[in-house]
Amino acid sequence: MSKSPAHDWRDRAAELREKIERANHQYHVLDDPEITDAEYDQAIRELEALEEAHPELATPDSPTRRVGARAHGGFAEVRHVIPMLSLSNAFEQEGDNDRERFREVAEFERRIEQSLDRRSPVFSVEPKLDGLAISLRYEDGVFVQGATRGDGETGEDVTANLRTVRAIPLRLRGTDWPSVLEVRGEVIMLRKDFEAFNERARTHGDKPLANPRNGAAGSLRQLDPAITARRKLSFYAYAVGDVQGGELPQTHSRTLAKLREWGFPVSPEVDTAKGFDGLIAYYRRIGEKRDRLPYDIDGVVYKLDDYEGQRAMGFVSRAPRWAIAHKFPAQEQTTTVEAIEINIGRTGAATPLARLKPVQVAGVTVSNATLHNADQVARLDVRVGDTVIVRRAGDVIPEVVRVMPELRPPHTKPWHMPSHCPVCGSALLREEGEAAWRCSGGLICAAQRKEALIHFAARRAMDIEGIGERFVDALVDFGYVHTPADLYKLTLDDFLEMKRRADDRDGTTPETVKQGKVATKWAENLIDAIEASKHATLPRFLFGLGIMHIGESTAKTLVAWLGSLAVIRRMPAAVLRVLPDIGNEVAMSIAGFFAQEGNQKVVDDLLASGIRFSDEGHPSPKLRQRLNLAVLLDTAGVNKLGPKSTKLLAEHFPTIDKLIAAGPAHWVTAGLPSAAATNLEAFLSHDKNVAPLRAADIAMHELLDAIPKSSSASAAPLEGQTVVLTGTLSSLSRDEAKERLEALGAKVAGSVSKKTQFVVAGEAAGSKLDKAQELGVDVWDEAQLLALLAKHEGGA
Ligand SMILES: NC(=O)c1ccc[n+]([C@@H]2O[C@H](COP(=O)([O-])OP(=O)(O)OC[C@H]3O[C@@H](n4cnc5c(N)ncnc54)[C@H](O)[C@@H]3O)[C@@H](O)[C@H]2O)c1
Ligand SMILES: [Zn+2]
Repeated sequence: MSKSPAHDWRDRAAELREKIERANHQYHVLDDPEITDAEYDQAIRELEALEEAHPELATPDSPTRRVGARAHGGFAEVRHVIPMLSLSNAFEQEGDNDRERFREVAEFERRIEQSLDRRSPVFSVEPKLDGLAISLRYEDGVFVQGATRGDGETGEDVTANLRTVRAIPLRLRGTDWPSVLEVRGEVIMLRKDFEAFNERARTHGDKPLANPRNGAAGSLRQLDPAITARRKLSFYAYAVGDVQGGELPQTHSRTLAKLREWGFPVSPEVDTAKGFDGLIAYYRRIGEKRDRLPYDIDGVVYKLDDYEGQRAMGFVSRAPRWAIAHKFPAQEQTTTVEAIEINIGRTGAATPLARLKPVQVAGVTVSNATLHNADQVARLDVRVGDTVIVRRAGDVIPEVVRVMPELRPPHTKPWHMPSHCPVCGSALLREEGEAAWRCSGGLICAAQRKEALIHFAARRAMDIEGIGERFVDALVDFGYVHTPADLYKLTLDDFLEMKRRADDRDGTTPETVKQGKVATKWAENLIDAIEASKHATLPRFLFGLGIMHIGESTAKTLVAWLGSLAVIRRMPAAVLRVLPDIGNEVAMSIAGFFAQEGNQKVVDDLLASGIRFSDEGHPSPKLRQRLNLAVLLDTAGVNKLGPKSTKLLAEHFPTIDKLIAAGPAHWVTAGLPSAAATNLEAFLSHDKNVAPLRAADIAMHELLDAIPKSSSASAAPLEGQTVVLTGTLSSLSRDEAKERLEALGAKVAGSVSKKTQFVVAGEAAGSKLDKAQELGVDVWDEAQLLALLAKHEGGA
């Protein structure tokens, strides 16, 4: 209020100029804009309006009068023979009809009609590519120099970098080109190349590109052409500059056709249009296509087509009067972050998501944007309350591109990945070196239900044929199945009803059903397949549970060493990690899984449904050497208690209780350094430290007790025997026969030799049978094999 109005607008103009100058430098020189194009355009428009109202403000050096910015990126300078100008802009405004909504376009067209005294002139209409303007100079058909636009008068010599852009011809095709030809156009980065670049950057922890325009400009202005070559850039030509020693056609559109003949890519969207209505029709047509185009565009450009008319119209300070850029709604907008949540995908991947104050981006209301992963949130330092730039282009999910730190409110806190899944409450875990965090609640997490079922039924897991993606969708969507255990409760009627609803929903009800006939064979087959899966092997079952980090080979290791599900599910992580190839993380994942109440219930339900394993046995005697108090103390993380000390303690004190009962004086007598004894005593004085150690100790001793005392025949009745399978067996698959024989200790070989104990010959047995007879090896039929399996498996 103390300021006079005159002061107000002067201050405002100065403020705007400063803001625009800074934005120009960030954008044109550093290729790292801090504000959105929409905000920049808004500032320019406001300054233009002020300068129009107060002409004394409009100095020749005002940013409204100048093109781009003089860059100094360490390149040689190139003076443009003909200046490289900018374009005037037209934006959509409020209005009842097209002439009001697009009044800047209407004025543009009317001005040309009046100046040239011509009705409905013809325009070349083109997409406005969002990249970097460049000029390419050809002498005698050979590319000799390429430059950026710079401030319009002087650009940077980026010839070496441009040579690495495949779309730019190094030599012209045909013969009818002028001896000197300067072609202008836009270097761009296709969206797919931009996405691929960022995907890689995010997984490697590098800085991603803000948008394809910055990608193109930043890549082209690298001092090392090898870097430019690695970033995939594209190019489209849209104009000519200097021409000597030759003629061009009389219109712009025919010149573009010539450029195509000479080997330049010209956008396939380029067309011609007549009068205002033609321009607007093109604007709408490209607007509808915008999301599907392979590159970003920020509008369309209308250019009076004939060169004579162009010359007559001339130029204003920084742009031609015969052309205008008609801008689309911006692809980047500023808004604020109201919350940061995480979304759990079907496979359990946790993706941080910003809930935004709703904002229009490229014509669509955006209220969520992806933050990709925890590293990206940390890199951007996005916080609740922040003002951010969101970008939406094509059909990719809108993303947060950057934070505007100067607009950050006080008392914000950095964001951290929550420790538990918001859907099911299970722990979120992350593998070392991986960008993604995952929910560990595979079986009980509603977000992962479908994937869990598909995995459980998969060929390499429980092998339930016929449980495909479509059925799983319907089973889960209609609430028939929540966990794999529910599969075993389904009746024929459930399946028929489920299919009827799925067909209804998808509109795929077959004619026969409409006529009242119901096919049931498929459902009977499914029920049979589910029933058959009850005869399982333990590794397949463990793999099928979808425990994080448990692949087929880890599942086999668990069974080979621990023997039975009852043992495996009881073991704490400290014990599991003594098994080969099972590190801390995997051990925690397994123990964590079986400790979880929901998972316990699913496993109990599965067993209650009648699933049995043909290959359960005893814990391996080899565990004896590996299990002692030392391994438990090693994981406890007591300060100064190294492997030497823990080994020493384990030799003297077999259990935690004995260790505690002995006390520090005895530990030292046994040889423990007194500093370590002090630390251990302090550690063991906390109940929260002792309880898990004691539990692990008990589990470990139970496990040791369960190891058979003498490694008699029962452990592996077929140990040392080599068996060969040939032909088709009728009651079990060859894989199953192999697994069951191996579980009994046999080696199943692929070819017959003198060492082979016996060959099992099924239907249509081939050359292996001949070989067996030749060598005099025993030949068994399927019944004999089944009898053998029954005899030994029963005893295990
Ligand atoms: N975010 C920021 O901080 C910031 C700063 C400065 C400039 N900018 C952006 O740059 C714009 C101003 O830059 P400008 O002066 O280059 O204007 P402009 O980008 O709006 O228009 C001129 C440019 O359009 C390009 N173009 C694409 N297709 C074309 C075609 N078919 N025919 C002719 N030209 C075509 C050329 O590169 C040409 O130089 C602003 O509107 C803003 O969007 C943003
Ligand atoms: Zn979950």
